Amino acid sequence: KQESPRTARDDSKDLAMCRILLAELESHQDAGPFLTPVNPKSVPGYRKIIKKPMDFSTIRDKLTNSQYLNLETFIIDVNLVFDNCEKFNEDNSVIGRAGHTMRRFFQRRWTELLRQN
Ligand SMILES: Cc1nnc(-c2cnn(C)c2N)n1CCCn1ccnc1
Repeated sequence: KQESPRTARDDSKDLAMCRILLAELESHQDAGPFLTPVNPKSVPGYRKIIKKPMDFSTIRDKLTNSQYLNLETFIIDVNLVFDNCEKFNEDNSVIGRAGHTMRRFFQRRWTELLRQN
């Protein structure tokens, strides 16, 4: 589309896109480690190392309670899940690899959906 850069993008489909993207993340085969909050009592060091915990069920609650202003704030929370995972886990570990796989999947899907929009 040849538009002048000053035109805002059409964000009317953003909420629907967030719902689609979150459903795909939640149902991904490698989603297990990210479905619920990490329990800091059962994971030594987690509370100290990870300043802003985030997981898919928390994102689901925020989406349900209209706490995401736009697609960008939603993408920031999803990437926080993967950034926390990378910080706390070795790349060469089951959870570390799951985080990389899920981040790549999310990156591809939101760019695909944005292009369709
Ligand atoms: C997410 C996430 N990042 N690190 C962990 C974790 C929990 N215990 N240990 C030793 C970690 N490195 N987690 C939560 C992973 C919990 N889980 C759920 C299904 N499979 C793993």
